[in-house]
Amino acid sequence: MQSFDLIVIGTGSAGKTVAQTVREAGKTVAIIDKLPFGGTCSQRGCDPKKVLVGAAEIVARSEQMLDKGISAVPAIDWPALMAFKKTFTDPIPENTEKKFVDLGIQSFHGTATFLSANTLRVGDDELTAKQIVIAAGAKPQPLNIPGEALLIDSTQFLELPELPREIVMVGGGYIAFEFAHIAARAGANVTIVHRGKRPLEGFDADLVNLLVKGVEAIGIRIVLEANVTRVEGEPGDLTVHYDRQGTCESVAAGLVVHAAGRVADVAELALEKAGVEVGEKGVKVNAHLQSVSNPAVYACGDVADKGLPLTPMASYEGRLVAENILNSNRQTFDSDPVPTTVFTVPPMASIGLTEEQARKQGRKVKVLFQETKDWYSNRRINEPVAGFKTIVDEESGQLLGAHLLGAGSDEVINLFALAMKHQIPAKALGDMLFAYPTHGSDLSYMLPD
Ligand SMILES: Cc1cc2nc3c(=O)[nH]c(=O)nc-3n(C[C@H](O)[C@H](O)[C@H](O)COP(=O)(O)OP(=O)(O)OC[C@H]3O[C@@H](n4cnc5c(N)ncnc54)[C@H](O)[C@@H]3O)c2cc1C
Ligand SMILES: NC(=O)c1ccc[n+]([C@@H]2O[C@H](COP(=O)([O-])OP(=O)(O)OC[C@H]3O[C@@H](n4cnc5c(N)ncnc54)[C@H](O)[C@@H]3O)[C@@H](O)[C@H]2O)c1
Repeated sequence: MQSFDLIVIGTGSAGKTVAQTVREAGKTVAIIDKLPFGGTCSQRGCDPKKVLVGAAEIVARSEQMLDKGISAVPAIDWPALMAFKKTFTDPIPENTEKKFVDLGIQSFHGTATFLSANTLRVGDDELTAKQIVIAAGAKPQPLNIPGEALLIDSTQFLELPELPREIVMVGGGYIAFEFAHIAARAGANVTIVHRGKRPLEGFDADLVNLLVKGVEAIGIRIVLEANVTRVEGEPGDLTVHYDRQGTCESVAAGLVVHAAGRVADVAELALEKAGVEVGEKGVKVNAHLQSVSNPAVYACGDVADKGLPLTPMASYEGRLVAENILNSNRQTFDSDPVPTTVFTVPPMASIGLTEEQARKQGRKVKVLFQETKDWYSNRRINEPVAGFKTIVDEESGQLLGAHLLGAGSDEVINLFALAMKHQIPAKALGDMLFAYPTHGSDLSYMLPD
């Protein structure tokens, strides 16, 4: 049995933050991962995805400007793009592990399984520690439908050697919309089959409607209120069956992608042996991100039932857990509003309350909503869809939410995040002098006088 001050399960944004911070404070630390070190964001999520989005943006921008000074639309060379993507992802495991070695963190490769409240098995090794952090992330949620094994997940999509012509996305959230844009700009016909009344349910309904117009204009088909019931066929020649308001319909595809949500990756951890309670949304934690049922265990990132499953949140939670381990639970979870972007082309970004949420809370709000494709900054690039919505508290003048669609939204949303964190009144934000002409300089027109 090897003994440490701390064992961390998972080497992603959450796990590595905890391990490095606690080690730098002089504690003995072990870290475990069943996959190549580095986690989802850098190898199978945000970063490789955005490399592909970069190519899709070039195609989209050229199409928009065709006959407006641009004479041809470039084509995506998928294998070459994947090779470029690999220059980002391939070095991650070695670089991550080297950093651990340099810091004196002991690495273990394999699946961690609890044996008791503070012992674990990884392969032939048994490890024990005063504290254990579960930072095991999330995995695609099981669909429990016949033919489930015929679907590929987001990791496999990001590694496709070639892109089939007909693709179906099961689900209508972030992954479906981002991958649909990448695939469509690379020449595929894409259908999104989503069970809800509207896609991207967490986002502002008016902006989603605008985005959907743009999505459909580039030939992506969206089927709503459609519950996928079965997938059949052979790889490369598949049929997706779905139930749409009582009627059975189907669509053929060369590739079917799981984009139907992710759940905490806890199945292999044997949490019952450690007395760690887990609910539908992951490991149950208190405000210190400590297990509600085993004080030796903390959880952070996608695996924890707290905060949005996004990278900035995983890093924040990792820092918080490290602080609490080192300084006896002095920090409590108190996250600022987190900006988030769907990296469609153009992107849609959001922070804080939606109009619907603000009204449900009974707030007196001033809401500005406008389509902005005719604004100079969008007309200059012939952006086909763009808009914004801001929600300001009438009494305090503070921003409650901002929702943006169009080029630059993914960056401009960070200005709103800064204002909301530091409680800069909407009026003061609107009075700021921003460099012109930029998407940021549009901001003053997005806020009430
Ligand atoms: C396709 C995709 C695109 C995304 N794009 C964005 C984006 O643009 N922006 C954004 O903010 N977020 C994005 N996300 C979400 C983001 O990637 C996650 O929120 C973030 O990576 C979570 O970090 P984590 O440390 O909690 O988990 P992870 O990075 O998933 O790390 C968990 C690690 O634990 C390991 N593990 C699990 N169980 C065990 C076990 N029993 N034993 C040993 N090891 C184990 C796993 O192998 C994994 O490496 C995206 C996600 C996906 C899937
Ligand atoms: N840009 C980003 O920040 C980004 C990008 C990708 C993923 N992510 C993270 O990863 C998580 C998972 O992404 P996702 O797109 O898989 O999930 P999601 O939760 O965003 O969307 C999945 C959607 O699929 C629908 N669905 C579920 N089962 C279905 C079925 N059988 N048939 C049809 N529709 C079904 C759900 O109603 C849901 O709205 C996100 O919640 C997010 O936290 C973030």
